[in-house]
Amino acid sequence: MAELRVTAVHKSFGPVRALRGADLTVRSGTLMAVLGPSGSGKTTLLRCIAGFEPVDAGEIRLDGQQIAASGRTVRPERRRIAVVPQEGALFPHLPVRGNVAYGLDRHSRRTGRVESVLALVGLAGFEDRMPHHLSGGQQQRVAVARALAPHPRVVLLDEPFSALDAALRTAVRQDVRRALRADGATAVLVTHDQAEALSVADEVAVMHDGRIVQSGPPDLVYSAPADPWVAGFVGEAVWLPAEMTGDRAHTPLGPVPVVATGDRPPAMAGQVLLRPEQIEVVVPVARAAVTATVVGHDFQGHDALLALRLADGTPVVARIFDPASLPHVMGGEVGLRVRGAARAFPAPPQTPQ
Ligand SMILES: Nc1ncnc2c1ncn2[C@@H]1O[C@H](COP(=O)(O)OP(=O)(O)OP(=O)(O)O)[C@@H](O)[C@H]1O
Repeated sequence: MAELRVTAVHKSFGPVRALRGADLTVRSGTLMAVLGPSGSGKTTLLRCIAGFEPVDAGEIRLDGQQIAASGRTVRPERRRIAVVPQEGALFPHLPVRGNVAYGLDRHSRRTGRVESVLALVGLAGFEDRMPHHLSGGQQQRVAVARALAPHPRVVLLDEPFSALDAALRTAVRQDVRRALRADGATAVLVTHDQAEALSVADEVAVMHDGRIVQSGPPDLVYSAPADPWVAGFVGEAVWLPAEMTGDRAHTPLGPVPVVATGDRPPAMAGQVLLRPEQIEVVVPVARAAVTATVVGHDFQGHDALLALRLADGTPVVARIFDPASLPHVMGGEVGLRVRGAARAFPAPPQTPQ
């Protein structure tokens, strides 16, 4: 398995600039999720790495060896990169064994590689099943086994779980992650689903308008987003206007400790970011310094988001983990307290009147 390095890659389709200087480093043996909204260039990046599209500028290297640059491209079949597409990847007329063994040399077939990769994805004993006798989740596991079988240098997965229903998706993606880890694979997973990216990947690269705007471990990207756009894309964001005194922000929720983001001095901040789970809802109201009115709620099963409005009109969202215990009736009053520290950002640009 190899280290993948994408440097300043540009790719246009006529007037559409799909990649505008994309940089990405995937360490050997790790799973990188490329997370971005529709049209941000994720699939184009994957296709350039696979060799299905030539790059206009920049370069791509695998373990130091250049595989793509302007005017130079190593053919896809010579890159030893495997691709797992969204769905429909299996040959319908071949049993599972034939699908997984496709492209393997005779030695690997004889030495049990098919059985071992099927075991890795939790499908030991499925060798003789036909694809149409498998569930959607099992078909995707076979597609991953087939990708791993010839020991590719990198595995690319393009929204591989998007066709699966919610309950199945969680189980399949955890199994696939385990299989990739157990096989020591270097892998890039493209997704627009932030929960998926944060839960499965070793590192997350956030893509916006053809560039990677931040990459790092999932917890860091969530807790220390590089800019307000990333903050809003990777999770629910609560923005509060703030005035700074040293490392404290004075906000409509009272004074809040602030941690600096990158090399930006907190004193420059005009707004701070909190996550909804940092807003503690306090009942009875008298025990909190700040009160708010409940104006809506979004029940999410294991927790709920409460939409709140402060007396001065500032909107706030709180995540509550025991929805049944709270009087989240519309129009009701609750108290609020802040847990932990906020992140400071410059004030948003004023829209002209
Ligand atoms: N072959 C092509 N010809 C013309 N334009 C293209 C082509 N492929 C991609 N594009 C354009 O490039 C931009 C990036 O597309 P891309 O599919 O890479 O984004 P994405 O992040 O994968 O989006 P999605 O999540 O919707 O698949 C879009 O504006 C898209 O319309």
